[in-house]
Amino acid sequence: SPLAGVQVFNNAVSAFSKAESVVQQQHDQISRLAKEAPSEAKTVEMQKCLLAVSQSLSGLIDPALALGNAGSTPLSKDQLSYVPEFSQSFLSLYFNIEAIGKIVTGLKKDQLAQVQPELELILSPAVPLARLVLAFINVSASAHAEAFLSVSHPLRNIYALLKLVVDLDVKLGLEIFISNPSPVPKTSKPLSFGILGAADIAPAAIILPAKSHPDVVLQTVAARDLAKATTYAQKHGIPDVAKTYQDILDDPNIDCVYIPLPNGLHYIWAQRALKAGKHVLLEKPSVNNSTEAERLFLSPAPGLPRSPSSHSQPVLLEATHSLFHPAWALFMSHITPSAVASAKSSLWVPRWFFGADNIRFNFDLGGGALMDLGAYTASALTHIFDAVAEECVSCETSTHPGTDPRVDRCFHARYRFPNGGVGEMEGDFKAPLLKFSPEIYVTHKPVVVDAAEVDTKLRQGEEVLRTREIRFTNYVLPSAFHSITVHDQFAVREKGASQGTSPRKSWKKSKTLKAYTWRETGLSGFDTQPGEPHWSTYRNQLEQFVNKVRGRDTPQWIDGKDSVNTMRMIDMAYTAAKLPLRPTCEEQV
Ligand SMILES: NC(=O)C1=CN([C@@H]2O[C@H](COP(=O)(O)OP(=O)(O)OC[C@H]3O[C@@H](n4cnc5c(N)ncnc54)[C@H](OP(=O)(O)O)[C@@H]3O)[C@@H](O)[C@H]2O)C=CC1
Ligand SMILES: O=C1OC[C@@H](O)[C@H](O)[C@H]1O
Repeated sequence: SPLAGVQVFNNAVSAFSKAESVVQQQHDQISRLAKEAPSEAKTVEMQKCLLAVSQSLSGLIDPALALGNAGSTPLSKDQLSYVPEFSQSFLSLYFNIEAIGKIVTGLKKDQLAQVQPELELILSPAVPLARLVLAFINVSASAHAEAFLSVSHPLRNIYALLKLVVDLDVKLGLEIFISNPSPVPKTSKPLSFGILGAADIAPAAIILPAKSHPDVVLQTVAARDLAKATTYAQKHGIPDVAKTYQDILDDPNIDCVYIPLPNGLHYIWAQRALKAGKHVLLEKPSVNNSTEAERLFLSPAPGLPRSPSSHSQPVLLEATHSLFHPAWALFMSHITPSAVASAKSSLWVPRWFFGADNIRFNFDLGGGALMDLGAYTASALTHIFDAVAEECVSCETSTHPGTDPRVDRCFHARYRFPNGGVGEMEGDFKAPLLKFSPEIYVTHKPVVVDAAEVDTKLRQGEEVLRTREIRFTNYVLPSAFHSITVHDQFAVREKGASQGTSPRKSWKKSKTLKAYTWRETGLSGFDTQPGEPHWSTYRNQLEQFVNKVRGRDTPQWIDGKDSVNTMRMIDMAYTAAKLPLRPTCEEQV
């Protein structure tokens, strides 16, 4: 919790220093063992060493998570003086993990097989742990961030080793670690934003992105408790505090509001904000169900007053931030929606993230894994198929012990789409550590492609068919790291030949792509879009939101129909799972 304050830094320094010395000792022991002739005793010893390292890394999870959550906690002068020492133990730990990985993967195949599970336990948490530390350092000790960046070297190798051991393919960009862009000077009349609720997500989603947007000032926040809002405002450098959410809506100097309330309150507060003429950035999932979505997005209340800075009706956007990152556009440019045969989107949250008292387990507040994680997995499917599903064929869910039986902890849903393709999605609030990265996997039916594009000469009456598979790793937070792997299989055959006919010629082509900026996508129409490699999904989202409010082009946009489609997918899944839909708000604004 951010309220745990700076203590978290002290805990982390001591935990990393302890882990460093254990891992150093085990590394020495493992190097010695690797030189010995193979024997059962050697294997057992090696397993023990690897487990000791793994145990040490497990001990880092809590302190590192606390660091990651502490966000912008300022460090005292005294603490800052320990940062170089901290960077030493952090880096030494990672160089030793890398070295252990190299030694063990260098063993003969049969010996490696015997210690592989233990090795996975070391390599898999290494990257997420590093990310948490870097997130903290970037914000709270940014002057020292450079020193920590040398970790990118062992991390790249750790990824390569993971690929070798568990066939997990991730392409890493160094720039990913700079998540705290410098503040920029503001325009003469920037858009003034207010936040409804002192929510956990707001620093990442709006407070930090606003600092580097010249046309945005984060002016005010309200919480149900004034003291909480005041502390929050001080911590995040927000100039004003409003007594109530409604006070923000009544303030004529506020142009836009960000609504990070529990899902069950999204509909009513979005309606109130629109009525007050505010532009609305509304957290996902947009509302509680598709009835609310249709009312909110498809039948806007008539006669809404104009916002002072807008040229038309207020803007309303569901904050599906991941769809605003250049990587999403690059991924979609490799999809042919009409030819998608199957698509599966997954998203997991490690089990320690949310306790049973979290809003996500509260039915009345719109809780449930399908609501929360499903907002990403379902919207991804509707974009990939460019359609909403015709039917949810099946949906299995489970609940978390001691929580409301109407609230799903995890789900696995299958859909039929209008083109005959099959969509699948799964998510879990209580996933094991190793299931970390969100992923999308898409297969296509064969499509005819231009022979010149694939550098092939055709004979009379022939055509080239391409059958494509794509995997997008970390589609939810691609700014942290991502990879898009495209596998194409080509076949030259007689036009119209039946599927079983052998091709005259066939070949395969694979590529792994990434895009942290619009320029890197190489896509036309996006080249004038600003962006830095370290821009988060939220920063990219804010850019487009402001463009829309200002009446400028928005090359990347999610309209109300998309949000309605997502809620239709979620409703269908709940119905198939025989769980009730979250309640519809009947209050009139
Ligand atoms: N885009 C993204 O990446 C993410 C989006 N989200 C979305 O943001 C929203 C908030 O999530 P998160 O920040 O994790 O949640 P929090 O619990 O931290 O924030 C919810 C906010 O709602 C306010 N609130 C108002 N009424 C209630 C009530 N009856 N019970 C509880 N809280 C209430 C809280 O109050 P107060 O007024 O007291 O401050 C609190 O600040 C959700 O819709 C979630 O799906 C969440 C995480 C990531
Ligand atoms: O990005 C996210 O990941 C975890 C979720 O629970 C959260 O609400 C979501 O937006």
